[in-house]
Amino acid sequence: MGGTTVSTMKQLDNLSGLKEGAARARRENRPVLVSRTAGIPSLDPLSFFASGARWGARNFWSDPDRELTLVGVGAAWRAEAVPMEDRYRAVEREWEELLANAVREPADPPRGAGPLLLGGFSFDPLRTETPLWEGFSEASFILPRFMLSVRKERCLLTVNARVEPGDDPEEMAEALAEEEEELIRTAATLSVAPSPSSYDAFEVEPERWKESVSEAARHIREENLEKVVLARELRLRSEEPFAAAVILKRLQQRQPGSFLFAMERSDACFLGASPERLVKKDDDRLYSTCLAGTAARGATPEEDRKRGEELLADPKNREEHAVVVHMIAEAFREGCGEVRVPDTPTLYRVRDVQHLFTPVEGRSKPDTTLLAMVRRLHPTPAMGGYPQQAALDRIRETEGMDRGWYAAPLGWLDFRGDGEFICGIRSGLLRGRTASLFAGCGIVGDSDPDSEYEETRMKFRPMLSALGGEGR
Ligand SMILES: C=C(O[C@H]1C=CC=C(C(=O)O)[C@@H]1O)C(=O)O
Repeated sequence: MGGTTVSTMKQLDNLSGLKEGAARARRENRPVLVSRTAGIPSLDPLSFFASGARWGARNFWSDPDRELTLVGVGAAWRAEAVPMEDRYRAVEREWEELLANAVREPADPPRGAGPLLLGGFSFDPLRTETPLWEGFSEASFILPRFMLSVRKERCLLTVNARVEPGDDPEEMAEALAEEEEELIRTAATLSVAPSPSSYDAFEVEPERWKESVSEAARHIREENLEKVVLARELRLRSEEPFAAAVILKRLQQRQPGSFLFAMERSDACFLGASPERLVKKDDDRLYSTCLAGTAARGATPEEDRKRGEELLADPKNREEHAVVVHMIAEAFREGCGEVRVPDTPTLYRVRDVQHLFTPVEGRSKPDTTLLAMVRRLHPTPAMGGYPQQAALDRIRETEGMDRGWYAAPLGWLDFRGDGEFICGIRSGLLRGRTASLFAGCGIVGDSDPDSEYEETRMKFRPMLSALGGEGR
């Protein structure tokens, strides 16, 4: 089939919804979202991500079982934070307004397809901002112009357009059809192949970080603070610009069992492989994960099992973990009618570390929204500490780093109100030839700065390896 014919067919596919949207926009004198979802032949999500570079504003999401992968390219609409407002409610309100008069084709697309926002919130809107995180605001969500959803091997493409009063639907259909065709043609021929790369790594003030751990432990012993999570940064410089698609490919190969994410804002991309779900909503079911308390993997199955058993029996790690379970269970009891929390943790193993793990489940009350749960939960004591406010104050005072979106809620929200948010850990920020990686750990009263430092070194490994270095 020739290019012109394909493009004409796609144009016709888009046209009826756009015509209806344009008529509605004129009638109501306000913009209307038109969203069309259709099945497409199988495509590699990473090739789609790579070929979307021309449109920018790319977002990538994949769950730990790779059951659902979402790749957004370009922006049909953005919801950004409004200073001083409740940022969770602000995003929700803007999203509700846009959806109120939207045209959806089909009206009921499958889960993970149709109009859907991808993005995140910063860790702490009251932090001292630095240029490092330029482009990553306190809340930034994107409704992609093109979104590929891969669910159980089936590929769907959602095309979103915002139609303003006075827009010409035929012109829009033509432009969208041409872009769609180019995007899919490029994605079908492009394959993302990791080539070896190298970089120089600089520890950012390691001795000062260890002092801040001692100081935090002293505060915990003397004050009304149980636990605080302190993080540090590792800065990398490479000869070549870091390529997000290649790094995602390595993470995909090397980090099964973790969520994969990448969020591109202007010329930077924040990405990683996080094992930690903050909250997922599927109809009235809510799920969260308590993941805190860490040990290294063993070199042999025997050693691995021994380290896991020691972790399960270790009072310091059990205490760190119990604080997280307590807080998440409380937040669930506020937002849910029914809550299930196992009494004892099990182990969650990823390539470089093993964690104490307790899943939490609930049935949401009718008015509990996904973002209301994100607001209740963030930051959990696994990302911030406990009590929450005292821990945030300590982080602001002693950490000496701009966390930006590190350890923050990142995820997606669809038109039904379903979606999933994770904690943005095991992650790094790429900007041209530089990358900043982040890792933190829970500090309690008897924490030892040298062993906490070692723990952050283990937590850097997944990203260091994906960027082409250690453990290739
Ligand atoms: C804050 C991080 O990890 C958290 C998640 C799991 C285990 C943790 C711990 O054992 O300290 C941390 O709370 C990080 O990886 O940067």
